[in-house]
Amino acid sequence: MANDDDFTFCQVGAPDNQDYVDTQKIAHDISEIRIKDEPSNNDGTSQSNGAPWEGKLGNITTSKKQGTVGSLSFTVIDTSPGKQASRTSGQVALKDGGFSVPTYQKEIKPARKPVVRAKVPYEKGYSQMDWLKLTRTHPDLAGLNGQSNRRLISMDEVKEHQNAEAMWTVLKGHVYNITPYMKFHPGGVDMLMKAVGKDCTALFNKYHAWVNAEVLMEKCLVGILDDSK
Ligand code: HEM
Repeated sequence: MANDDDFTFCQVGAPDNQDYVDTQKIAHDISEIRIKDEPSNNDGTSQSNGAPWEGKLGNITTSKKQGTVGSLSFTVIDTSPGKQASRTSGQVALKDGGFSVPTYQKEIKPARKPVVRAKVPYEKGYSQMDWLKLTRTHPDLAGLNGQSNRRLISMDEVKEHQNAEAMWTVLKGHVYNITPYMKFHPGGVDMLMKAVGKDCTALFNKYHAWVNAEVLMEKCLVGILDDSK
């Protein structure tokens, strides 16, 4: 085979030379472990008076704190951007030889006032299932009388339809006749009456942005809002 030469062999195991150190033997010789952070200079010598990054780096202020736990010593370098003295002071603390991680005060935003849910019990024969049945069986829920429901409708025309036979509303650029839906509305007739003769998109979204009105009200569509006027 032409690729027989592609194999690479390597030696696995301890190298047989003077640099090899018996780790078992070393473990016995250790009496103390000391973690020390002593950053070294470029020339490899250790620096005793502060880390090279201590002080100011652009707009990042750094500070160094040291402590010990038992025989361990450690260094904490705080490089939080735009650090202010009041924010960090006293927050890195050593207690009983222990060490607490800096805790920053959380900004507590005021919670948004929840919208109170006000579903009303439906009358017999006016459940959402009953509405679905009606939309499938009624020949002209929108009251189109043969007109297209793609017609452009002005806001003035919407305002004219505020009577018992036809109550129109605008929702997301679509004009609906909501008269047949009144008693089926889970939020109640009174609530839906607020939508009559106007654009109810904001109110709709306030109470239930998740409701799929396009499907629910499909058969009540009378036209598209002409917002050019
Ligand atoms: C064509 C327009 C609308 C449709 C198709 C519609 C449809 C619905 C539906 C399906 C629910 C039940 C939601 C659920 O169970 O999660 C509902 C509930 C409700 N709707 Fe509407 N709605 C319309 C307009 C409005 C408007 C304009 C208002 C306010 C003025 C309103 C106020 C409510 C309220 C308060 C509830 C009860 C919310 C709740 O569950 O706590 N709705 N509506």
